[in-house]
Amino acid sequence: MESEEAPRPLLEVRGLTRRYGARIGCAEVDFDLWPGEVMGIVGESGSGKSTLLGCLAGHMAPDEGAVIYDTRDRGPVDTVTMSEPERRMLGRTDWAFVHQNPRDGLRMAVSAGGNVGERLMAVGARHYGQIRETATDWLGRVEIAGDRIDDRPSAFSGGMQQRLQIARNLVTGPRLVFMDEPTGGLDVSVQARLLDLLRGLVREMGLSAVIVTHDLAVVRLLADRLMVMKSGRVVESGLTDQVLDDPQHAYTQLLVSSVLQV
Ligand SMILES: Nc1ncnc2c1ncn2[C@@H]1O[C@H](COP(=O)(O)OP(=O)(O)OP(=O)(O)O)[C@@H](O)[C@H]1O
Repeated sequence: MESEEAPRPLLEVRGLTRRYGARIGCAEVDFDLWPGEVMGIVGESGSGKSTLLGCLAGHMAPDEGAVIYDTRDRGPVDTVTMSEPERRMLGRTDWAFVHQNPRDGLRMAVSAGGNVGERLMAVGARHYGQIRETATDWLGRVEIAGDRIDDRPSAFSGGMQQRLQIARNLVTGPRLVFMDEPTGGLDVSVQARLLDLLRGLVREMGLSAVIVTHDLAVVRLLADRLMVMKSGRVVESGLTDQVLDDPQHAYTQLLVSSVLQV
């Protein structure tokens, strides 16, 4: 008898649609995300990337569709219809969300160590010494010197703030990370370093991720698969290298030839 369960996607997205009045935010989006896989979502401004990410992460209710997540304890559950407390709990434990602007993902009046430690406490850690030790370890993993642990994020550069936001998000060992333009607004050299760091962490931790970006260099480096959005719909999807090297849809061809890149 076969005792092992068949592998199944971590996330199954079906017919996801969100309108703003008569305007389409995103429409009929379908995809599976497998454990350890990174999905990139690209498209020009207004193509529906943020709307889709918001619906996936439970920040926004879709009008139609399902976002089925393979929970640790109950197996696949539609997060669209789950209760708000349940969704919040997922957001604190199994899921993480990295905002484009670190200010949206950090508590600016709390020390760097506090920003990381607070997340551990939210999932039940109580031992002060251990929390500080783990926080120090995580600051090191995102290349922030241990002697900055008591500094507030407002004293950090943009790149450091973003790395701190990543540490705060990953310290609890999530399985799925949503990222909204994680390198947006940073200098090119800072972006490269951050991308390297993210790639290392994603691989090391075997993370699954959904990354929204308009920067094709970001998906080239981080994403296994790619979805290209236009006017709220997915117009092309596939393995990242395949889509970027041999785009089939005219819109993707424009994107790749950088005509549409912002
Ligand atoms: N709060 C809102 N009210 C009305 N329409 C909205 C709202 N938010 C987004 N839209 C519309 O939904 C569509 C998709 O927008 P969305 O912000 O998801 O795109 P995007 O690809 O993330 O763009 P950007 O890269 O500029 O953030 C656009 O037509 C936009 O005008």
